[in-house]
Amino acid sequence: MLIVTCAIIIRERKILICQRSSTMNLPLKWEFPGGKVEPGEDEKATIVREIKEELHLDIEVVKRLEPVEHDYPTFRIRLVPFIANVVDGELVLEEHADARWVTVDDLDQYDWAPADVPIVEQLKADALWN
Ligand SMILES: Nc1nc2c([nH]c(=O)n2[C@H]2C[C@H](O)[C@@H](COP(=O)(O)OP(=O)(O)OP(=O)(O)O)O2)c(=O)[nH]1
Repeated sequence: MLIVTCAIIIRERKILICQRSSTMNLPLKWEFPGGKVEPGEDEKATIVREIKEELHLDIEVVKRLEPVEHDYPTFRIRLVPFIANVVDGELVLEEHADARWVTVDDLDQYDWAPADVPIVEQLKADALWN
């Protein structure tokens, strides 16, 4: 099982969503940015590190949500979502094809990585940023 963290970064009631590049696994799918937990690494440390590496943003974690498990054809993933705020930095895309700040009502318009769909549904239901 691959353990992957992802960040739901909220600013001014919008959520940052990112599009995977054409050379990544799950090309051009939209996701919440993040990455794999390294051996011995704390999940919260992973998400802070990945967001700095991929987007040049410093985040503070607000809350951990329930992990989602998903079976892809060739691997199984546990996706661990964290609600986070930006504390410093300007957005730079080191790996992604695109990134957008969107409202919760816009989330349905994107072609999500399949593992993210339950997280999108949870966000629509819970209005966690209120
Ligand atoms: N980061 C991220 N990965 C996701 C999400 N949903 C989803 O299915 N995945 C999958 C895609 C990849 O197979 C895996 C994470 O890979 P990654 O390429 O983002 O992780 P990484 O930065 O640690 O990888 P690497 O390039 O360093 O090897 O999880 C998501 O919302 N965010």
